Amino acid sequence: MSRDVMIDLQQVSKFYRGQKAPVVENMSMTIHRGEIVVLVGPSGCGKTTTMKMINRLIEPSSGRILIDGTDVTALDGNDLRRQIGYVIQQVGLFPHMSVATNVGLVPKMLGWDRKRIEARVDELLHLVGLEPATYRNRLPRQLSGGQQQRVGVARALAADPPVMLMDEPFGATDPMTRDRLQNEFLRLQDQLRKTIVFVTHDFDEAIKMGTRIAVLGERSRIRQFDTPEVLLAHPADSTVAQFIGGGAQLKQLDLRRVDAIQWDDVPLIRVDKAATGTRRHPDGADGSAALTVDDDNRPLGWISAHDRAIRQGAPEGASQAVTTVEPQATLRDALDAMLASRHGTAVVVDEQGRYAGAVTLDGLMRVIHPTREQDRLDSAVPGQTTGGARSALTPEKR
Ligand SMILES: Nc1ncnc2c1ncn2[C@@H]1O[C@H](COP(=O)(O)OP(=O)(O)OP(=O)(O)O)[C@@H](O)[C@H]1O
Repeated sequence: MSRDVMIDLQQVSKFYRGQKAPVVENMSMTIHRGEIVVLVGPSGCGKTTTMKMINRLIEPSSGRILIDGTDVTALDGNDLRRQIGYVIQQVGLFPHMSVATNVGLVPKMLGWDRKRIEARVDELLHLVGLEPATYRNRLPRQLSGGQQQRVGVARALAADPPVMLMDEPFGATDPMTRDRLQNEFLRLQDQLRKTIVFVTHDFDEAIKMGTRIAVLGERSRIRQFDTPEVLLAHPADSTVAQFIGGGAQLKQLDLRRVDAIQWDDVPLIRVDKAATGTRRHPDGADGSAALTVDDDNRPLGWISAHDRAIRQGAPEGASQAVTTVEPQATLRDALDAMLASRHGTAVVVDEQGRYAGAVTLDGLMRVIHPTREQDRLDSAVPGQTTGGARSALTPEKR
C-alpha cells in the first residue's frame, strides 16, 4: 500500500440479520493521510454504517478495511477504538463525570499515569478553547451545547489518534455555534493533520470541511468522489447535481477561506485608554469611515467621517458595531459579515481578536471575477497587496 493511504476500504459490504439486501454493498474507497473525507447522501443510504465499520462498532459482513496498512479485523475491537477518535452528534459525554474525567478516559484506559493525564487534559481543553481552570471540574450539564461539543472533540483527540471519525459532530448546534465550531476545528486540523471521515447531511458543511467529498447513493454506492471544487463545477450526473442543489456559483464562496485572498486596509484610529482622557491617533484616516481600535489593536467600532469631525475628543463615543471574521472563515462567512455591517466591510481579526485586515465588497468582487483580477495582477508586481495589508495568495484549501 502506498504510504500516503491511511484508510482503505476494499469491497466492504454489510448485511443486517434478516435482511435480503445489503445496506452497504461492495464499497471501495481510499482515504489519504491528513485529508478530511466527507460522506454525504440521502438518509438511510448507509453513511453511518460505513463509518462505524471503520472502527468496528459495526462488523463488516465481507470485504477488508485497512488502516495504515493493517487489516482492522485482525485487531481487538476495543484496542482499535482507542486508536481512533470518535465524535458524534449527541456528544456522548458521561453526565456524572467532570469534563476532565471525560476527556481523560482513553488515556486512563491506556494506563497513563495521573500527572500525564492531567497535563494532557489541560493541554486539550486549551486547544479547544476552554480555559482549563474554569471548565476542568464542571459537569457536562453545566456547559452550553457548543462547549459540550468542544469537550467531545477534546476527548476524541486525547490519545492523539491518527484517525478521527466524526458523525454529524456539529449537527445539534445552532447555525452560529456550528459555524464557529467548524472554523475552530479547521484551525485545529491545520495543526494536527488527522485523517478524518466526516458524515453530514449538510452539503454546505461538506463543502466547507471536506478535502474530498463522497456523494453516496443507495447502499453506499459512490456516485462521485471528488474535491469540492470539481464536484461543484462538474457534477457527475443529474442526481449529484440535484443533491448539490441550486446556487452553485454562490457556493463557490464556501470553497475559499478568508486567508486565501488579498485583504484590504481600512483607516484605523487608535484609542489610547491608558492616557489621561482619550487620545486618538489617526493612522492615515482619510475622508471615509475609520475603525477605532484599542491599544492592542482590537476593533472597537466604526466611526464615520462626519462623526470624526464633530467628536474630536471621543471617537469611540460614536462607534457603530463591527462585524468580524477569522482567517479560517469562508468567503461566504465574510459576505454575511459584510451584509450585517453598515460599512459593507468584514474586519479580519486574528486568534486574539486583533485587527489583521479587511475584506471589502471590492475584494470579494476581485475573487468572483478572477479574469478581471488576473488582468490586473498581470500588470502588477508579484506579491503586492491592494491595500498593503499583507500578501495572501496562499493555496485555497488544506
Ligand atoms: N442495527 C440495524 N439493523 C437493521 N437495519 C439497520 C440497522 N442499523 C441501520 N440499519 C439500516 O441500514 C440502513 C443504513 O443506515 P445508516 O444509519 O447507515 O444510514 P445513514 O445514511 O447514516 O442514514 P441517516 O443519514 O438517516 O443517518 C438504513 O436503512 C437503516 O434502517
